[in-house]
Amino acid sequence: MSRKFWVGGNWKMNGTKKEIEGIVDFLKKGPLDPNVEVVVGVPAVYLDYSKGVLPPNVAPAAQNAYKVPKGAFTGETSPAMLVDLGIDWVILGHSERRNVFGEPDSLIAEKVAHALETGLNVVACIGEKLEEREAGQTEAVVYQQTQAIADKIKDWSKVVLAYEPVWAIGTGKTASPQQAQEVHAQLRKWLKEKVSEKVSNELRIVYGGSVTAANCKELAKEADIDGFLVGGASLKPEFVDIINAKQ
Ligand SMILES: O=C(CO)COP(=O)(O)O
Repeated sequence: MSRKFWVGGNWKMNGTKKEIEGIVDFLKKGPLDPNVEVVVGVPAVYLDYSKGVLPPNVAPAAQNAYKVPKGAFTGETSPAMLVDLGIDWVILGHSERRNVFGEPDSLIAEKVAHALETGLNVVACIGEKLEEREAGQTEAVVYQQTQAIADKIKDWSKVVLAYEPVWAIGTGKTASPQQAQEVHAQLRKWLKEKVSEKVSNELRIVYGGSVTAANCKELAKEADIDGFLVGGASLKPEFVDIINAKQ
């Protein structure tokens, strides 16, 4: 049971060609721990450009993709288009997609299933809001979000599950290592019961929410934290320290 440590940067709607050059510079300089799989979530318009300039040990990911290959869906990007560009990863179900753009569990699950069918690797994001945590509903919420995906897919080998408590995203309020570990461990138990022991053992569950160079090492020590999905800090040179959190 060895789960390769996985660190993703999610640039969100940030960056210019010039800023991407700066990010590429610090990623090239690294050095990046060769035992870590590194992915960066790039705005769709910069995917092709980024793929051309990123070092080979950093894979670009789309931040969203629709649930069908093509058609009359103005403004959308399909997994088939990503494959055409040579992109291997897509982030789906991010809390900003859920809460700013109103994507429900059912749509996210359809997107995950279609992206996997098209051959992409998927970062599937889940996480509770502050009021849900305060009401003691954290587990129920993340189980429901994961169940919607489990209902639609069989093969989890190309999925990374990102637990991102909404109250910790962009707030500077990180979940403590114990808080994150507790949810990850509960998710693993749930996967064992509802999906399979194999998936429970092999699925990488990564944590996201105000991860920084200062807090990543403590989080990375937890048994069920297999990496990170990093927002703000992935735009800065400290992202290299986060990639190297296990060193
Ligand atoms: O949403 C996130 C990553 O997807 C986390 O963002 P921050 O690291 O900026 O809190």
